[in-house]
Amino acid sequence: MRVHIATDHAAFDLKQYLVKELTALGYEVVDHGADHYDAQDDYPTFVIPAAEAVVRDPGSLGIVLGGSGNGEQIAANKVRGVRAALAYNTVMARLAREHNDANVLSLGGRMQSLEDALAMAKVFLETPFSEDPRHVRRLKELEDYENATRA
Ligand SMILES: O=C(CO)[C@H](O)[C@H](O)COP(=O)(O)O
Repeated sequence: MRVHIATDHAAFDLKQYLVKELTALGYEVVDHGADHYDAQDDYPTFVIPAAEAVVRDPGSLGIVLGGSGNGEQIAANKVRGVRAALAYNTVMARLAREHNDANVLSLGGRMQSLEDALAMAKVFLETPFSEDPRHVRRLKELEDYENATRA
């Protein structure tokens, strides 16, 4: 599976760690930056291209990173077709896939250890959408809203 990953400066070390670990696990990781540490960089620069790449690449998933993950989730969700979920434990990461069919995971690099972030990323990538009709119905309601209100 291809994984599109991006970060700002706040989770630069986490991004480098996840690229290495996920690649070792057999994922094809596409790194959308940042490619070096710059304390003045801005997360939309990197997160939006990664989110767009997920939508262009069916079957892929995305991971976006920042200090908290909040702004990165917001930025990713600006991209039509993206369902980005913020997680702070493995249950949240699992539910993002099972209930929400999230295609982008947002993590805060300042919020947990590298190892705990990897555990969340692995659960997210390994968990399928449940396809339960109630979740399908709710996602359809969101898609209908998006189609009705966006050009
Ligand atoms: O998490 C983030 C956005 O939600 C950013 O990574 C965070 O705001 C960056 O903070 P600073 O510029 O103070 O390093």
